[in-house]
Amino acid sequence: MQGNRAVNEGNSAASFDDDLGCLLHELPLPVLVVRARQGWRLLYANDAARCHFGLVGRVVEQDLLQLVGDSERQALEAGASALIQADLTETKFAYRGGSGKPPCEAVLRRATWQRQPAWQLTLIPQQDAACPGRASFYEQMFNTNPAVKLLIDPVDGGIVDANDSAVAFYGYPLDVLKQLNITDINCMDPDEVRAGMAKAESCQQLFFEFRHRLANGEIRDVHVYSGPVLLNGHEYLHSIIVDVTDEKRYYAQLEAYNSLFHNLPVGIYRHTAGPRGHFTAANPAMLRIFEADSYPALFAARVSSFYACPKQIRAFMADLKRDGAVVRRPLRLRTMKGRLIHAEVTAYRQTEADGTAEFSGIVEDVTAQHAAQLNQDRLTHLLDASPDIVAIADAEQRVAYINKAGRELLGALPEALPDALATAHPLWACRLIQEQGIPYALEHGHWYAETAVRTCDGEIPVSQLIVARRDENGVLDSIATIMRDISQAKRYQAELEYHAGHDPLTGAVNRNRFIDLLTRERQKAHRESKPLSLVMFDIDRFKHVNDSFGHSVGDMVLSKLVRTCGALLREVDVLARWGGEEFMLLLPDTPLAGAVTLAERLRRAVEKENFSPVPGITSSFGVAELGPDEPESQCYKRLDEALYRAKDEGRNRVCMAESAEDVAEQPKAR
Ligand SMILES: Nc1nc2c(ncn2[C@@H]2O[C@H](COP(=O)(O)OP(=O)(O)OP(=O)(O)O)[C@@H](O)[C@H]2O)c(=O)[nH]1
Repeated sequence: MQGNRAVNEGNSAASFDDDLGCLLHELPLPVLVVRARQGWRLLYANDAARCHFGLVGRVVEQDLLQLVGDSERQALEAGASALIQADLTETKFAYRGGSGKPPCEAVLRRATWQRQPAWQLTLIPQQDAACPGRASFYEQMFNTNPAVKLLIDPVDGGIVDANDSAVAFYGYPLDVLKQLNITDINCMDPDEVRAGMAKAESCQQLFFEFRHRLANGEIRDVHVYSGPVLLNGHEYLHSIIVDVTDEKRYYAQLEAYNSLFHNLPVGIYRHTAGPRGHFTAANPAMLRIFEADSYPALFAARVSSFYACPKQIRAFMADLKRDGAVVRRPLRLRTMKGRLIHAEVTAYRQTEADGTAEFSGIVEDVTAQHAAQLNQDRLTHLLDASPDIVAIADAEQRVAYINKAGRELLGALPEALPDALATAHPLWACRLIQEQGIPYALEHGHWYAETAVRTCDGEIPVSQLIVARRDENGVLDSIATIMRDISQAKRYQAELEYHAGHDPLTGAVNRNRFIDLLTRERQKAHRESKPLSLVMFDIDRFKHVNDSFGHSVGDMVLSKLVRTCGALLREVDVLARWGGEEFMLLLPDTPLAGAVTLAERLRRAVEKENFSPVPGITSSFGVAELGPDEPESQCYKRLDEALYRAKDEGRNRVCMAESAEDVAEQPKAR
């Protein structure tokens, strides 16, 4: 290839084809290319021609006719006019060669040079055929050349000769190779091969890309430089074959890498070192990330101008001091439009042979991820500050997130939601969530109910919201839950309910609640055909207690009475303060006799109780069984009358009320 350069220097380097030059440069015959019909202005001269015509330096546009003697000029002009007038593609004429040069046969051919019509002039010394020196020179060059060379008969494509490099390359012995036709080793259609040979012979095309088959069957990509040579009076095609298989593979790979880098969404760069360091290579993603209008704009800017903080660049460069050390850092960068971005930069430093340092790396714009992460951090911060338990499970019901309150209350949960539910909730709540909550939320979006969670201190009631989220395709994406500890609210509610239904002094049920409970119990008794009895009682001469010991002692007596009586009652019995020092007992599933027995037991208990400082506290009782259809007001009246009787008969006693039937039968007072 160095030879090509020598040829190019004397011609138009930009327009001269390296491959053609390689071939023509080797020709021992002077070859010239001149502009057709334009006064023999030179376009090209090979080394042999330069030598023949004494050309030095740049030859393009020199007038050939000025360089030759009269007789040669006349010969050339005659040849040209023969070519033009007879409209030939080629003409041959005698050419003297000038002083000290052998007479030649000149071959003037129509040719194309850089897509323009041109004439190619080849001088063949006349004594060449008879000159064994020239032939042996050519042969020597053919055989000793390390390039793979074939000599081909342009008429039938037979391989006439091959040099040692060709024998080694194709893998056939020379004699076998010489038996072959060029179409035997060229993978292309034989007609196309022959058409190529014709073009090479007429110098229309001298460079070809072929695929050649070797003796071992392997197929190699080759570049073929082929052109006519005259040897011992015969014209042959002289072909130089260059194996470019590996090069092609390398370029294909390089192209693949290039397109990979070109299309990567991350920026890839190379930049020089130092305070004036600037980018020297970048892929399109770099332009996008740094909002640069063009490569020149990006390359013109100093690398340091892209760093938002000078301290960061110093620290980063210090980290990159060691050659080969790959450093990845999150950096705050500034685009060419002044926008601040978050980036992850991975870089390394390389020291060139001349000692200069360069940096290469990858820039990932993570601004969007950073913003998303920030949002997530803020959300996590908020959720962690919440006293509510917040947990999220993915579509596979694996717990993906649980906030601080949840972690503290429940400890580390197992990964799978069903297992986590079983751990977090008591069995009943777990069933409720699995059987109702999740299916309902999947169908309707969300489900809300009161459930409970298990803690080390036991079960706490929670209000629970379950939200099912679906993705854009309607497929379940996640299940989230928020649980709020409602134990406090529950306590308040219970307290409220208690106060609404109980007497604050004694803790006995109040009159309103009693009436409610009586209604409920009556229905139950009716349904189950069970008896229901009521007992009305009060403290004897309680006014005297108040008067003698004061109101607070009176209150104490009332409270103690409730405690004393309450202790003797069943769970289902209801003790109510009916008003003042009057009380009422509701005794489910109790006939009149049972109620009387209980009342008697209570009377004795009160009598025995120590109400210090008040001595001798007693109580009187009226007992009645509620008739199945008896109005409650009538039963109260019966009780009142029975109690009155007990008082009347001397107090500290139990009196049965008149039966409901008897009362019903009495004629109504007018
Ligand atoms: N200390 C106190 N006294 C109450 C309360 N409610 C009612 N009393 C008093 O209870 C007394 C009831 O008196 P009376 O109805 O005359 O009945 P008594 O003195 O018990 O006489 P008998 O029932 O006939 O034995 C009144 O003096 C009321 O002021 C209360 O909550 N606390």
